[in-house]
Amino acid sequence: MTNVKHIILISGKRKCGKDYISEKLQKRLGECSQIVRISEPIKKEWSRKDNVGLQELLSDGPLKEKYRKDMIKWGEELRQKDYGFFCKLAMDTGTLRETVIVSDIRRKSDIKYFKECYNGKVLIVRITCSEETRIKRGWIFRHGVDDVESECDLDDYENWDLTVENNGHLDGDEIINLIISEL
Ligand SMILES: Nc1ncnc2c1ncn2[C@@H]1O[C@H](COP(=O)(O)OP(=O)(O)OP(=O)(O)O)[C@@H](O)[C@H]1O
Repeated sequence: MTNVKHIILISGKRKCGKDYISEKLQKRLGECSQIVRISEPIKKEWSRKDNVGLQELLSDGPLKEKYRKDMIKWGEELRQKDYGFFCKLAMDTGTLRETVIVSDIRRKSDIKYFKECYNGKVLIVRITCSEETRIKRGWIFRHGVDDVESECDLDDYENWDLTVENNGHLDGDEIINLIISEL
């Protein structure tokens, strides 16, 4: 934990480009940075439980969508007992690098956890995007996914350090410049 200088929390609606921006940012920052996904321990556990390939769940493919609803429900049960449960597990990767990009912040409680643990080091970024663009990127509204806490809890959050639009107006590199200038 002591190595960490910055924790960049990335949030946004499905298919707004959280993964895309996080990966570009990590490449730009290089070896002193890493991506952490809160959903990864959930998917690891799920793949063990249900005998699904982990890569299928981690990638942007159809199986991720097939299992998303059930994974949300199951994760919710564990989270009710300990709001930081998955944040803690996700960060438990051995020695952490100087900059950690958490690419899938979905709840106020995720932000609370990181602010409590990494006071003063946290940059909270909201990626915005029109529905039209999200649809072009493959988003289809799903009950039980798009209208539940995991997708909507941060809709009314107001304390973003930075809000950037990923609609094609700015190219990915310009978005990365904006994020880096906030560090
Ligand atoms: N600025 C961009 N330029 C080109 N393609 C983009 C851009 N942003 C996102 N994409 C593409 O849109 C698709 C969805 O993006 P991505 O997977 O990063 O979204 P996400 O917010 O992580 O979605 P989810 O919440 O479903 O995990 C991907 O195929 C990605 O490559």
